[in-house]
Amino acid sequence: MTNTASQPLFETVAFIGMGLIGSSMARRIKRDGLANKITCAVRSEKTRDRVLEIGIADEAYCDIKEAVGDADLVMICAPVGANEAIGAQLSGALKKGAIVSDVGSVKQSVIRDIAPHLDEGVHFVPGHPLAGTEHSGPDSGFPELFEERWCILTPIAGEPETATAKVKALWEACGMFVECMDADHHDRILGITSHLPHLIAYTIVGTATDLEDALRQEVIKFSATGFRDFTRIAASDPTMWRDVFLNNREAVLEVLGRFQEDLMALQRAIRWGEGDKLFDLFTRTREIRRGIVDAGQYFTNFSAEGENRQSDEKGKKKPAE
Ligand SMILES: NC(=O)C1=CN([C@@H]2O[C@H](COP(=O)(O)OP(=O)(O)OC[C@H]3O[C@@H](n4cnc5c(N)ncnc54)[C@H](O)[C@@H]3O)[C@@H](O)[C@H]2O)C=CC1
Ligand SMILES: O=C(O)C(=O)Cc1ccc(O)cc1
Repeated sequence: MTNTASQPLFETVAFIGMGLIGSSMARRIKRDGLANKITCAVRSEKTRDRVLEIGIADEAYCDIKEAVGDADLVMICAPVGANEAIGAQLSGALKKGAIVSDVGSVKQSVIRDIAPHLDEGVHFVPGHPLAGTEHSGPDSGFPELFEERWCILTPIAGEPETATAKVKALWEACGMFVECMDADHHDRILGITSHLPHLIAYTIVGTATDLEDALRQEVIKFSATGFRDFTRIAASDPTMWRDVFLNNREAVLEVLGRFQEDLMALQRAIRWGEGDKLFDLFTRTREIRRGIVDAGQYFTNFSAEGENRQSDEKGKKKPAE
């Protein structure tokens, strides 16, 4: 999918944070001419130099205020734990009519931490592209990352619809399907579909690596795809995921409680040899997987084994509603 707009969607886009997500967006914007100019705020000099060397930003600053002063759109692409400090820097720094958006994996805390700092006449449209990998940093990004995946926007009451429409148009030009919902609903859904699976992966890999040395070596040597898939997810950025769990505490604890109950029931079924219970559950879950795969292209960017790969351009239909 490429931008069909005859002109750029924004004059200047400023990124705060140029890691996997920020640099993927910047690459896409550059590739398809979605903005005339890209600026960014990046803390380390090495990364600023790198971003300019790759050519994904026209200007790179250490100071957030300098990076965003001329921007029509500011995209916050840092770990969600940094938002309070970033929000304070945005205060008084933006021009009237500018739009602020973000890509954070949690939405209620972003609204809590950013919105109070924004001046009158600056519009905030929180967002979350449901696309990523276990890699981080500016060299890990690629322009096709968002292709045929969902992006969720959580518009704030009272903000103009035109601001939401502009952010939506940008994500669509990046190849995404966009849907709007309330931030608390987003956080509950993602608590189940993304945050809990990551927590489970971190736990399983942690448990395996706590084994005594000889056993651990064997686990690594003979790891079949099940364990390998978990190690990919458990290689995800520690700062990002620490911040996700601390900022979506309630939804994660709620679903974790239910998960623990279900796990106990399975433990009991195994102990008491209740094969029917195991078989029934495994049959139901197999149906769910088949339903997801049949329903659409949610997995387009991923092989069945969960390894990330580029879109193969097959099957362009929209994922299941
Ligand atoms: N990694 C993934 O698969 C996905 C991540 N997200 C969200 O995107 C955001 C960024 O994640 P990634 O790009 O993966 O991370 P990353 O680690 O690749 O990049 C984060 C960037 O933010 C910068 N940063 C950190 N603290 C900062 C601060 N206090 N002020 C300014 N910049 C700061 C870092 O230097 C780095 O450039 C996170 O909020 C995450 O929840 C959303 C979808 C997928
Ligand atoms: O790499 C994976 O499997 C992911 O699940 C990527 C991902 C991580 C965090 C998000 O908020 C959205 C997507």
